[in-house]
Amino acid sequence: MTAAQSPSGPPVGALLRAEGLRKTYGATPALDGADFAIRSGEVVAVMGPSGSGKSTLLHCLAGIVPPDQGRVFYQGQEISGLSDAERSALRRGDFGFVFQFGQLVPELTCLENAALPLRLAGSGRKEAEARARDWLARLEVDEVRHHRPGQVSGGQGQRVAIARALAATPRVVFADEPTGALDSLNGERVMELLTRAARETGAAVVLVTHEARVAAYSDREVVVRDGRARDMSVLAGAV
Ligand SMILES: Nc1ncnc2c1ncn2[C@@H]1O[C@H](COP(=O)(O)OP(=O)(O)OP(=O)(O)O)[C@@H](O)[C@H]1O
Repeated sequence: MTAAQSPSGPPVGALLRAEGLRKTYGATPALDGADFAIRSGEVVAVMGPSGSGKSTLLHCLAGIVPPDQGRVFYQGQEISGLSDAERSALRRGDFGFVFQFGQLVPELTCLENAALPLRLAGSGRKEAEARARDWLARLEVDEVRHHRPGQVSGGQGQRVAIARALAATPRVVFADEPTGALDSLNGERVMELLTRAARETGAAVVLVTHEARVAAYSDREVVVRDGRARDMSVLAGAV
C-alpha cells in the first residue's frame, strides 16, 4: 500500500477524487457508482475487462464527460459542477493527455505538436518550443522534431505525445492505453519514460490499461468491473 487510506479505502489527501460516479449511454450503464482517488506523484493503473467502464471513468475524472450522478473533486474543488468553459480551462492548465494513437496534429511537426499545449496556454513560440524540445530530448525523440507525425514510427509518435503531455507540467496525466498500438519492447520503454518523467515532475498519472505488464509500472491498481471500481491495494490490505 503506497498511500494513506481512510477506513473506507480511498487515499487521504487526494489530488483528484471521485465519489459515486454513474454514467449511462442510452440503456447502457457505463459507470455504476464508481469511486476513485489519486495523490500527487502516484501512478494508478485502471484495469478491467473490455467495456467495463475504464475509459468512461477517465473521461469523467478529466472533466471531458459529465457524470449523470456523483462528484469529482480536484484539489478539493468540485469540478463536476463547473461549466464547459471552466472544465476546458482546467484541462488546458492542469491536465495532460496521452491516448492510444498519440493523436498528434498531422499538419504540425513533432516539435510544434509538443509545444502546442504551451502555446494554447499563452506561451510565446520560442519559449514553448525550447521547453518542448527539452521534453522531446528526455523522451529520446529529439531527432524527429522536424518530422510530421506521418513520418515517424508508432513508438516515436507515442513518445512525442508524452512529451506534449508533460511539457506543460500538468498536475495530472491521463493516459488511455498509451502503449496499446506498440510492440512490447516499445511499450515498456514508453512506460519507463512516462512514469519516470511523471515522478520527476510530481504529476499524478491515471493509466488505463488492460495489460498486466503495463500496470506493473504503477504504484497501485484499481479494477473496474461492471462500472464499479475496486482498489486492489485495499483488498490486499484487508486479507
Ligand atoms: N460514447 C458512447 N456512446 C455509447 N456507449 C458508450 C460510449 N462510451 C462508452 N459506451 C459504452 O459504455 C460501456 C463502457 O465503455 P468504456 O469505453 O468506458 O469501457 P472500457 O472499459 O474502457 O472498454 P475497452 O477496454 O474496450 O476500451 C460500454 O458498454 C460501451 O459500449
